[in-house]
Amino acid sequence: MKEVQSKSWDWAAKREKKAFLALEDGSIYHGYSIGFTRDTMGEVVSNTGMTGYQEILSDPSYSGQLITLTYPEIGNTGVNPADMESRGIFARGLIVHDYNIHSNWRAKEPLSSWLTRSKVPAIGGIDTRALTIRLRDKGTLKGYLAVSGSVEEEEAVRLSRKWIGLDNQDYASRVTCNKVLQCNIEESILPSWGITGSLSPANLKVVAYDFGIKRNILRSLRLSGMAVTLVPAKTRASDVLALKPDGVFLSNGPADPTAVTYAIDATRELIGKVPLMGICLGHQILGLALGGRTSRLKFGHHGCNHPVKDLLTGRVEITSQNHNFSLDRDSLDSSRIDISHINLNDQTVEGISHRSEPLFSVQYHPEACPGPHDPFYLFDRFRLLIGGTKV
Ligand SMILES: NC(=O)CC[C@H](N)C(=O)O
Repeated sequence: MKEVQSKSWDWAAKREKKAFLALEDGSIYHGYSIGFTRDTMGEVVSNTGMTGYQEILSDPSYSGQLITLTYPEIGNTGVNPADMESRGIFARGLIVHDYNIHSNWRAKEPLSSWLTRSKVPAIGGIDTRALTIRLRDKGTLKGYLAVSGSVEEEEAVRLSRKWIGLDNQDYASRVTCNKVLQCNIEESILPSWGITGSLSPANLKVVAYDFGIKRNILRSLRLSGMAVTLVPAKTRASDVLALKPDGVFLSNGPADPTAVTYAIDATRELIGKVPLMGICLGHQILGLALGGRTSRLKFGHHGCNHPVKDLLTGRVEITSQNHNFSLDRDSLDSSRIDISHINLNDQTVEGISHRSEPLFSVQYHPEACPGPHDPFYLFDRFRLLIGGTKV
């Protein structure tokens, strides 16, 4: 039998590949480079999940961000094609405590070589818990990840302060697909996911707006009996309606929801004409189209254990989350819109539905990749809303 062991990144590399992270508040964290050798800047956010670094890095919603993981041992499961959430890495960079060589039967490549091949810088050897506490106390901060050895600390702090950041930025149009696509579930990867048996027939037609959609959302819609056509972020409402969908889905996506004005306008046009479901950025877009407002959370929600209450059923679910903006409760017209879900940590809005129109959305990720499967029922709720039957 092959020897199975997880090894820490070798000490010579740690000494030779010195790197640091500079934050806009002037703090510096020293470590070693474990990815591509090029400096980068981004908004530093902390994810508290214990698993899922590959899904996190390949989630397009993380565009423009440097992700730090509170779980301390990273790299142990390597990287594999089945766990990709999109076509590549979208995060700007990765910040970890201890980088490990993988030992896992599903691994096809080490995390470090994937990062390097994808031209994404990363740093190991960081006290990620201290960094997370700083972000919790000060709020999300911009950062400069210095791995090339060409920039002094003071200069890196200055550059991070100068970087434009993600407020008022439209990143959805940068990450969306460039043409209409029919989505076929990759049946070959289902066994790797523990899904066996044949798929239920897809007799309902959904058009999904791609603002940076995660593959497991596409898979979840299909597993719930919906055939999905993916359309680019700037597709006009009339072109969507011309496809005669049973329902329209608004996807997750990066950066500031107020900047995707074209999507808010299109959604406003679709309301009342076709049933709608939104997730994360899609939820924010729907809320904005209904006349609501969004604002920035202090440090966002990023992790797999956020408690949410479904106010319709009274049930509490543990959810996967990744967002920095949120719909303002007071901005929603309570004569038309119900708050369907709330976050039990900070009471923020986690879901909305409409009193008379067939639409609903959630701020969190029912497709949970990574994360718990408690909220998967929402895909069934969508199927029923667009005319499907119970399975
Ligand atoms: N995952 C998402 O769709 C994130 C939505 C939005 N970019 C936010 O940060 O709030």
